[in-house]
Amino acid sequence: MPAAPEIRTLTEPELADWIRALYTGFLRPPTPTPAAVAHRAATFDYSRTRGAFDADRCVATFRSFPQQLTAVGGAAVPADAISNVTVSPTHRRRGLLSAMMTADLAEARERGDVVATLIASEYPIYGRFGFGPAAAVADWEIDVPRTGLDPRWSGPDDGGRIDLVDGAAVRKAGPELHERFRARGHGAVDRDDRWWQLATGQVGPALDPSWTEPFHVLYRAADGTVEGLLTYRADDTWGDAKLPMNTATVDDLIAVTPAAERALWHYLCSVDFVTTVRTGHRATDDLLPLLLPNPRAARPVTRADWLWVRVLDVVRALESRTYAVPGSLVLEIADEYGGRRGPAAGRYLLDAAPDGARCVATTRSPALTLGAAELAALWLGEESAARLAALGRITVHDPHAAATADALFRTGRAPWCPDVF
Ligand SMILES: CC(=O)SCCNC(=O)CCNC(=O)[C@H](O)C(C)(C)COP(=O)(O)OP(=O)(O)OC[C@H]1O[C@@H](n2cnc3c(N)ncnc32)[C@H](O)[C@@H]1OP(=O)(O)O
Repeated sequence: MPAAPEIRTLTEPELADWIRALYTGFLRPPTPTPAAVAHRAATFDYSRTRGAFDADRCVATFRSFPQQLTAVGGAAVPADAISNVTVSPTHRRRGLLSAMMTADLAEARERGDVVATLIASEYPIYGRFGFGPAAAVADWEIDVPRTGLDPRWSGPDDGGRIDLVDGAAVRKAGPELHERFRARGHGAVDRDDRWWQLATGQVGPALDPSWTEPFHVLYRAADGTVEGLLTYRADDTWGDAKLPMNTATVDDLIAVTPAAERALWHYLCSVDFVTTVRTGHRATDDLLPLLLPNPRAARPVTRADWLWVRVLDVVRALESRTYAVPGSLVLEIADEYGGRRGPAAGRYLLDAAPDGARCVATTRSPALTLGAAELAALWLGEESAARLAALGRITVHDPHAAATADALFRTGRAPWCPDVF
C-alpha cells in the first residue's frame, strides 16, 4: 500500500507544481506560464495555501484568504474565503479534500473568522462541511428589440451622464464606488487591488494571452458623483441579410442608486448593433426585468446557488446582522462533520431588534433545531424557514417558530454576491 499523500502548506519553489495540479483539477492546460507563476507568487499567502504531495508531485490544492462579507444591515464580517480547491483525478475520493477543509476551518475558527465562504463548483460537495447555499444568482438574456425601450434614447434624462472610460479610470473610481456598493448589499464581498487589475487588463494579458479589452462605462449623477459602473464585451455577429446580431455580455454592473442601475441597463440596450444582452450573474430579485417596459424580453436563463457560507461563530454571526422586527428565538444548531463536533454546535437564544441583536448560549428549550448548512441559508436572508421546515430540514418544536424565524431573518431584497473568487 503506497504511503498517503502528505498534506501541508506550500513553499515558494513548489508553487509552479501546485498551479499545475490546480489547472489539472479544473481541466485547464496544465503547465502554467512563467507570468502566471510570478503573479501568484506576488499575491499568495503561503501560510494559507495547502497542497497534498505524493512523492514529489502535488496532487491536491486548497487556498484561503481574508475576506469581508457584508451581513444584513451592512456590517462587514471577517470571512475565511476558500478557493482553488482541487484533487487530481488520480487521488480523488480518498479524503484529501476533507482533510484540507478540516485543517483550514479549524484555523479560521481559531483566528476569529465569523464565517467561511466559497463559490461551489458543484452543489453536492460542501454541504457535508456545514456550508449552505446563502446567496443565489440569476442570469437573463435580453431580446433587445422586444424590450419596449425607446430606440431613440440618447442618454439619461435625470441629469446624470454616462461616459465611456478606460481601465485606469476604472481603477481610480471603481474601488470607492464598490466600497459604497458593498456597504449596502448583504452578500457582497470586498475587492482588493488585484481584482481591479484583473478586471481592467493590468495583469490579464500576461496571465491569459486570450484576454481582450472590455468596454467600461461610468454613470455620474447630476452632482458628478460616480454612482454606477458597467463593464461589458460584445461579439461581432451579423446575419445573412447584413443585419447586426451582436451580443453584449456584462462582466460587471454595480450601482448604488436605482437611477444609475436604470441608466446603465438602458445604455447597454441602446448600443447600436446589439440585439441581445447577456446579463451575467445578477441578484435573483434584480430590478432588471421590471426596468423594461416589456419584462418578458428578459428571458431567465440561469438560476443557481452561488455563494456558500459556513457559520463558524454563531453568536457573532447573529449579532452582526440587523433584523426587520423585534423578536426572540431559541435555536438548536446541530453541527457535526467528519465525526467531530462542529464550531456552530450549541443552543442559542437570539434576542433581535431592528437596531441590533443579542445572542447567548442557553439551556432553554429550542423552538427550532437546524443544521449548520440551514443556518447559513437563513443568515443572509436567502432561504425561508417555512420552506426548510416543509422540506424536513428544520425541526419545528414550537408551531409559531418558523413564522417567527421568517419575520426576523428574511430581507426585503435578496442577498447577492456579484463576484467569483
Ligand atoms: C471553492 C472551490 O474551489 S470549488 C472547486 C472544487 N473543485 C472541483 O470541482 C474540481 C474537480 N473536483 C475535484 O477536484 C474533487 O473531486 C473535489 C475537490 C471536489 C473532491 O475531492 P476529494 O478528495 O475526492 O473529496 P473527499 O475524498 O474528501 O470527499 C469527501 C466526501 O465528499 C464526497 N464528494 C466529494 N466530491 C464530490 C462531488 N464532486 N460530488 C459529490 N460528492 C462529492 C465524497 O464522495 C465523499 O463522501 P463520503 O464521505 O460520503 O465518502
